[in-house]
Amino acid sequence: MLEIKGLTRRFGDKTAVDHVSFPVPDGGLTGFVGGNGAGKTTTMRMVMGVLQAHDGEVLWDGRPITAAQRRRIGYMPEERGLYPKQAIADQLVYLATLRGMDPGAARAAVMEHLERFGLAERAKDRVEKLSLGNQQRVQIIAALVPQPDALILDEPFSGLDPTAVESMAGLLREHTSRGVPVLFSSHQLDLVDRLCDRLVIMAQGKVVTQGTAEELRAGGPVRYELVTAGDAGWVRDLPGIHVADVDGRTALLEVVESGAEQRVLEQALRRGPVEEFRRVVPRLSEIYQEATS
Ligand SMILES: Nc1ncnc2c1ncn2[C@@H]1O[C@H](COP(=O)(O)OP(=O)(O)OP(=O)(O)O)[C@@H](O)[C@H]1O
Repeated sequence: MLEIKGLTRRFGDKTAVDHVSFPVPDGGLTGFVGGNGAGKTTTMRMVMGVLQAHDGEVLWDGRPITAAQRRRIGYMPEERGLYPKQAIADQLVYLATLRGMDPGAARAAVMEHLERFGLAERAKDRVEKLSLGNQQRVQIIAALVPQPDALILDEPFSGLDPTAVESMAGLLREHTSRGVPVLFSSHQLDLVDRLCDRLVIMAQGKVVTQGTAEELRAGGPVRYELVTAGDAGWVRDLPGIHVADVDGRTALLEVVESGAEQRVLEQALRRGPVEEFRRVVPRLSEIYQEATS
């Protein structure tokens, strides 16, 4: 397991990453989210050792990570680093051999990945001839081909079309199912919500919340939606709840006092037919807004 413990980095008198700690469990997808400048890239760079930490450490199976272990991590940096003039397949094979792969095995794996991303026919094209989205696919393939022990991916989904997003998600799942820990940053909250086993939310250099999506949701407000046959404005007078919104026959309620939702339902039934009464699960975007505000 990969574990980040107390990582800290300053730039001048600004602390960009401030004692950041979180695990990246084996076989799980960990989503790393936070606004622009929150400190995600700086954290990932420290994990990879391309930027020195001023405090804290990166652990691999409970011990400080070694250079050899870091070389076994597939890293997709924020600054994409492909050679524009070289043919796509040759470049991917070359990069894989630098990571210790046998050239024959590397070429077979490269062709398989290009096929899956719909790029097999472009194998001999120079990288610069590809659209930005396709260059992004090639960059991702470069990180995945050597069957790394872990994956650290800085915004791997940005710029990908929906089909490529699904191919990419499927590929990452293949890596987690062989036990690999995967950390990726993203601004696409719905995607993170759908894909991730765990989430780490950062704001202004600090981790503001982390856990599984269920854990984060359980920590959010308990909300119910009530739809009645008549106007639902009467809910405003009930104790033990906060009325988040009333729109004609529909009311959105936040339970302040445990059990108050049962009284709401009783009252509603006394007043007439209840068309709907359901627990509203907060969306990740709401949890994110709350954690970072
Ligand atoms: N080399 C650097 N020199 C000075 N400041 C830096 C450097 N790298 C990052 N920073 C600052 O550190 C803070 C965190 O930046 P970082 O790139 O880690 O954020 P991020 O969460 O990845 O943002 P984004 O989502 O926009 O990529 C920002 O205020 C940024 O300006």
